[in-house]
Formats: sequence, C-alpha cells, structure tokens
Amino acid sequence: MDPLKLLSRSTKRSRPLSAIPSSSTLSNGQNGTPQSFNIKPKVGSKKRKRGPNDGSAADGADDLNFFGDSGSKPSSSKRKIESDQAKGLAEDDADQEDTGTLNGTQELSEEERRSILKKHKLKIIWLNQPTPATTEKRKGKENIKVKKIEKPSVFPQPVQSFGELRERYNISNRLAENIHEQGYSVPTEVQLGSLPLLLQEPAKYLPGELCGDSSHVDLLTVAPTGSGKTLAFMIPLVRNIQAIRRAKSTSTKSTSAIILAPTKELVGQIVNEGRKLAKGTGVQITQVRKGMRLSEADSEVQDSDVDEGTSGPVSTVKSDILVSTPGLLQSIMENERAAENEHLVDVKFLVLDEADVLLDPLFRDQTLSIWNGLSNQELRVSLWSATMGSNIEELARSTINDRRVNLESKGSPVEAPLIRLVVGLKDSAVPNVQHKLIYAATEQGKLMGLRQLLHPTTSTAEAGPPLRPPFLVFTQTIERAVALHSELLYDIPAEAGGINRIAVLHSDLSDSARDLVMTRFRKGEIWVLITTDLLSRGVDFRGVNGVVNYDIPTSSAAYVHRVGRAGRAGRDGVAITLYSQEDVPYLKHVANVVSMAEKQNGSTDGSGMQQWLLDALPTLTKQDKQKFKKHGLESRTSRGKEKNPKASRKARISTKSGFARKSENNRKGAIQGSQRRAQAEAENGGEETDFGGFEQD
Ligand SMILES: Nc1ncnc2c1ncn2[C@@H]1O[C@H](COP(=O)(O)OP(=O)(O)OP(=O)(O)O)[C@@H](O)[C@H]1O
Repeated sequence: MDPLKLLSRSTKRSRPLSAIPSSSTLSNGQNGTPQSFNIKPKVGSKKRKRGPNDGSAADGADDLNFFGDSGSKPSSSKRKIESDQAKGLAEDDADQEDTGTLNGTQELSEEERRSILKKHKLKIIWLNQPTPATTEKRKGKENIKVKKIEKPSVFPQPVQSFGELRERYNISNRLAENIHEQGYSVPTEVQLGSLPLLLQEPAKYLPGELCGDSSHVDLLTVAPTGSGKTLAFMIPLVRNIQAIRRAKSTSTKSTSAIILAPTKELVGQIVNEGRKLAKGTGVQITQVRKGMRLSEADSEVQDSDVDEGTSGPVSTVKSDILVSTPGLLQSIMENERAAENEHLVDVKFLVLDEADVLLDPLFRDQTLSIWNGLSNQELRVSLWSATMGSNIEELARSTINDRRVNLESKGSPVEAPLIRLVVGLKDSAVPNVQHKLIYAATEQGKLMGLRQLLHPTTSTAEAGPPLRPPFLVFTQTIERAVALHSELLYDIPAEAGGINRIAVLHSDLSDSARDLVMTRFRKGEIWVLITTDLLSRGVDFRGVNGVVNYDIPTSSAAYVHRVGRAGRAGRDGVAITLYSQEDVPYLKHVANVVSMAEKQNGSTDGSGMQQWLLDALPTLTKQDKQKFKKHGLESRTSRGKEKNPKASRKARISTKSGFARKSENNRKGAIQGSQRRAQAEAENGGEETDFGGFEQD
C-alpha cells in the first residue's frame, strides 16, 4: 500500500490530473500571455509578424530552459537576431509595428477604458480626493443615516502594448529597445494599469482642478506574485530619470530614486533587472553594500568599480538609483547624518517593493526612518506587493500626511494624488497555481510525503499533482531547513547528480555562500532548494515549477508569497502543503487562500477545497493568530525545545526512531572511542594509555 495514499485519504485532490490540459504541463507549462487572467491583448489592425525572434511567452523552445534569462527570452542565436531587430527599431519608427503596437495616440473613450480595465480585473481608486463625493445609507432598523465616503474610481487609458510607450509617453528609443530586447511584448495587468498612472501627469486622467500641481502620483499597488511589478516601477523610473537629467544643465550626477526591498537576494535581482532595462540610457543603478558612502562629492564610482564583496576600500556611490535593504541604507544614512543626507536631497522617487513587509514591525522603523529622512518636497512614493493589509495602507497614508505637515513648516510641499491600484482579488494567490493540501498525520509522515514527491516515478494520480524539479521547499526555521537538507541529501541518485542537486539556503550562511546557491539554482544545477521564508518574497526563479510547504506558513500573506514563487508571468505551477495533526489548528488561513484562488480560477466542479473541510477547521483568535505569525508552531522552535522537550522531539525532522538514533549514537561513540585509543596507543609506542591514573605527589 502506498503510504502517501493512506495519509492523503482524508483530502480530495484539488483537480483530477486528467483535467490538466496536456499542452500545459505543470512542470514547464507556459501560457500564451504573461497575464494572470488570460485575456487576449488588443493588438493593432496590422497583423503581428511572428518570427523565430518573437520572444513572446508562448515561445515553446524556451520550455527546455528552466532558468532562461527571461520568461520569454529566446535562445542566444535568437537573441542575436532579435537584438539586430531591436537596433533597427531605434532607427526606424515603422519597426514599432513589428512589436505589436497599437496606435498609441489613439484616445479611447471612458467607456472603452473602463471596459478594458474591468476585463483585466483592474480597480483604480483615488484615495485622497480633496472633496469626496458622499452617499447616504440607511443602517439597520434604527434608520440611522450613515455618510459613506465614495472613493472615486479612475480610468486612465491602459497600456495594451509596449509599443505604445514611445508614441504616447515619450520613452527614449533606447529604453524601448531594451524592453523589446528582453522579450517583453504584452504588458501584464499590473503594467497595463500602473504605467499610465506613473508615466503621465495626473491632470491627464483626474479632474485638473482637484488633483493639485504635482507631476506624479503616490501609488499603492496590490498585484499577484509574478505579475511583473518590477518592470512596472522600473520603466517609469528610468524614463523619469532620463527626463530629469535632460532638464538639468550640469552633468553632475545625484541620486534621484531609492528602491527598498526586504532581502539581499531581492535587492540583487532588482538591480539586475534594472540594469538590463537601463542599458545604454545613461541611468545608473547601484546595489548599496556594506562600507559604501553616499556623501563624498569628489569621487564617483561606476557600477563596475564596485567591489562585489562587502569588505574592501570604502567607496562613494553617486548613482541615479540606489537599491538597498532598509537596514543597510538606514545605517549608512545614520552614519552620515552630519551631512544632513544632503546627497539624498534630489531623491524624488521612493519605491517600496514588498511594501507590507517593509512596513511590518520587523523593518518598519528602518523604512520610515529612510522615508522621513528624504527631504525633497516633491518626493513621491510607490508601494508594491501581492498582499497589503488595511493597516499597512493606513500607515502609508498617515506617513504621507505627516510628511506633508512636517514639510509645510519648512516650505510648501507639493501635494499629490494618492492612487490605489488592485489587480484581481486583493491578497489572493496567483490564479494559475494548482494548490494541494496533503494530510501527513505526523512529522515522519511529512518526510515520507516529501520523499514521494521527490521521486516522480513512484508518484501516482492519487498521490497528487506531479511536482517536477526544480522546486522550492519551505520550512519554518533555519534549523529545520538544515535538518531536512541533511535528511534528503542522498535521496537523489548519484547518476542524476546526487548531493549536488539539493541545497539549503538561509540567512545564517555567508553572503558569498548565499550568492553561490542562488546562482546554481538559477542555472538549473540545483533541483531542490530547501529554504526558509527568506526566499518567499519577490525572488523570481523563472523555471520553478512548484513549491512545497514542508511546514505550514504562519499567515495567509506568507502562503500567498511562498506559492507565488511558482506560476510566474502566466505560467502554471503547483503548490503542495504537507500538514500534520499538529498543524490542523493553524491551517484555516491556508485553506481560505486556496479556496479563494480556486474560486478565482473558476474551479466550480467541486473538485477543489471542500466546504466541509473549511468549516471543520478551527478559527484562531486574533491573539493566537498574531502569536503564530510571530513565532510559528512552538514545538518547531528552540523556545519550544526548552519549554516542552517531548513535543519538540516529536517535531524533529528525522525518519529514525528515538531508539534507532540512540543505538546509532552509541555505535558512533564506540567507533570514535576506539579510534582515539588507537591513535593514543600509536603516539605512545603501543603502551596502554586509556587511563593513566592520577599523578602521585
Ligand atoms: N510583460 C511581460 N511579459 C513577459 N514576462 C514578463 C513581463 N513582465 C514581467 N515578466 C516576467 O515575469 C516574471 C515576474 O516578474 P516580477 O519578478 O517583476 O514579478 P513580481 O510581480 O514583482 O512578483 P513578486 O510579487 O513575487 O515579487 C519575471 O521573470 C519577468 O521577467
């Protein structure tokens, strides 16, 4: 009897395997569009020329390349032809039609704009309109009139093709080329909605008399994981900085934008993406590193000069865009406080990627300290995440407001509209991931379950959706990630690469070790990467087919982000959550997200998350929820080990029983003892030295 079959008996598979279209294999499936909601983009009347260099996400050849540079990036030979094409694009405007351009100057009526935005599930609201419209509502039986503030919807003209950007928003030829060269042709939903908000003056789409005199908006964006938010904030940054530099008569460079992200891995990735986009535009993007200085005006460091290591001589950075984790930048700003951060007075754009984490207690003080330390009166902020609680939105709004009040005493701050853009259902998992909850009863059951997933040849339809490498495995703590790694180290046969195919990544590793694992995973050398929530946010491994929650995530947002490492840019993915009896009281938040994703997905055949299971799962009190979010399951932490050693032993990751472990330890001890004795004997010319007795006076 298949043990997993037995263990998973109480849950139903979320979708029969036969229901998965054969053309979209879960391991490397790609949809024809990078959009999550699969609505065919409107293209111009001219038929798009599709050639081998098309570079669209539908390009099947890319399926073979798990970790290609772009979801839609062609092979190297293709790239060459495409880059030649792109050069032509710079020289000849007519080439734009080859990239599927809609006539960018064509104005759509409000009705048309509204309908396109609705079809793409985009909701855009003006949060701080000065004179909000109100409606009166009767509440309850008492007929109390309640004033409800109506936040007005906004309908900018959506960007339906990247070709529009040049005509309509005056982006440079070089930037247009770079977008094309990266293989991006169809904007994703978040790009479709945010680009018009960030690339034109608010008065173009808001009532001019109400929207103030700022040429940019503050923006809160909530869009699914893997939906292309990086490109959505990077294109406007590069365009705007080019415009600033054109307008400036001096050639002196100063920092115009700061991007904050919670982890070093994500910072590195943003810098890479940004540099590809800014190539040849003159816009310089730099990753802030330990030891860097921001304030010396006399030396200018080129990106290439910056030592990749963290040590070495102190370097001064004068870059257009700085990308950093909040802790690092804050400490540099603190150290240079004497200079009043003068070097940052020109910063006009602050981007918070994974904004809800950056404003969560863990990073809040550091992020706010940077935000408030930027003194430019025209500073505009944009916040991006796949999840954003109302408390985070409230905090962002009050910070913007407090800054305004603060700046009023020093001059007249430029007020700007605050816009909220939501793509799809707020705080929900990406719709193209197939979710599966597997009941594994015990800790040992989870290990067996994972082993079964590791060996797809033994997997059957009953065992769940196929999970093909490369995939990520998430654990609750570093200790558990390390333990799981050593358990599974020899599970991949030597002829398939053995221990080289499996790795662990966590924050206790050195920076260089972390970089190495990331590079090897991106290259496809590592197939199974065991990690903690360190990699749950923002990191884009284009070829990742699936995610395994070996330990359940500690909040619904954590689930959304973890599973969002798969199913990126419109591809399919699998998310498997193994849960034991101990997890059951904490499972509801995961089950709710799965159920919501299935509804969004249109799974109405009843094969998904069953209502009885949802109803049966206990709901945590607010306090317990917070405790769980902060500490996770106690028995899996070192705190729990001290408090309840028995429960902690049960939660240990190991296939061996306590008795087997004890015998093994005894055996190891005996072997070590005999080796020590033999060594000592050899050193003492064969004399017995096990115990030399006490020295006599
Ligand atoms: N218009 C597009 N066409 C095709 N691929 C795209 C497009 N825009 C972005 N991508 C690709 O989509 C992937 C995900 O992009 P990105 O990392 O920006 O997502 P994200 O929304 O920031 O995700 P997360 O919320 O997880 O941080 C990347 O591989 C990127 O190259």
